[in-house]
Amino acid sequence: MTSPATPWGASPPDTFSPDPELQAAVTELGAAVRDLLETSVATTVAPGEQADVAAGVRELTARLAATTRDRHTLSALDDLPTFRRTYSPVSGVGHGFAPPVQFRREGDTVVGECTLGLRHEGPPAHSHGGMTAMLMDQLLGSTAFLAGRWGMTAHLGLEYRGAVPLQTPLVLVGRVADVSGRKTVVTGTVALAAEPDRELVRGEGVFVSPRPELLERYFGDLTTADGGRAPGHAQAATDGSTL
Ligand SMILES: CCCCCCCCCCCCCC(=O)SCCNC(=O)CCNC(=O)[C@H](O)C(C)(C)COP(=O)(O)OP(=O)(O)OC[C@H]1O[C@@H](n2cnc3c(N)ncnc32)[C@H](O)[C@@H]1OP(=O)(O)O
Repeated sequence: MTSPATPWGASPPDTFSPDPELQAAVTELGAAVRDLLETSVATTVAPGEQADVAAGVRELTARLAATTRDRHTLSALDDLPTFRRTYSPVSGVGHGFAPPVQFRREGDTVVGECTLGLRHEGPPAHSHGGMTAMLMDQLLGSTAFLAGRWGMTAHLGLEYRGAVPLQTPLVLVGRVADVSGRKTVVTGTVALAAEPDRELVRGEGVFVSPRPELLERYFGDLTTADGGRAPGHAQAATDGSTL
């Protein structure tokens, strides 16, 4: 596999060094919110207790709302060239909904492990099909990225061959099937970690590195956390054609 390349340039992950105190605090808050979300859909405590907790949560939310970023501002922990995304709803350690899944290269595949919770429930005791699609999208996109390709999801197809149980370790495996021009075709599977050869979900995605004018339209307004101009504007976007 070649080095990851994005429209924002290619840089090895270790050149980005976020504030460790902020990283630790965001990771801890993400974990705490994850526990809260999971427990909030599992709890059977009395209505009065739930109402009290809701009031307490609203107070905490007001404290966090004292300063916030808007959608055009990157988190101080995020880096576009290396695709560090702290608040991804699939892989972000700062996101309470995320399992979160961490992906790694293994030979010519990309592998991730996770366990879904009650907050991801669709049919009772099993994953929501949309949640599984989200896992698959991130798996396939990460597989393209870690193979040195970058693209937005142009097509995502899934076959649900078996229901995905909650609270059970899962293994996700992706591999690049084809590359041509700005297009990367990736396939992937979700299975039980205990039965990795029995596919529960099979997916295929087409990831396309957008043409420069689309990149400018989507990401041209981005700024970094300190108000600087984020990479990703028209002149950098032309790098996309080299993918
Ligand atoms: C360390 C960990 C790493 C983590 C990494 C994190 C990874 C992140 C993971 C995140 C995961 C989540 C990711 C997300 O959630 S991305 C969010 C969801 N996706 C979108 O919002 C994308 C919306 N669509 C678009 O913006 C445009 O349509 C795009 C940009 C996709 C293409 O518009 P553009 O104008 O630029 O393209 P083109 O028309 O010149 O076509 C170019 C080529 O592409 C081929 N084509 C186009 N469409 C399709 C299609 N549907 N099937 C098959 N092929 C298609 C086309 O035939 C042509 O091929 P060829 O004729 O040249 O052969």
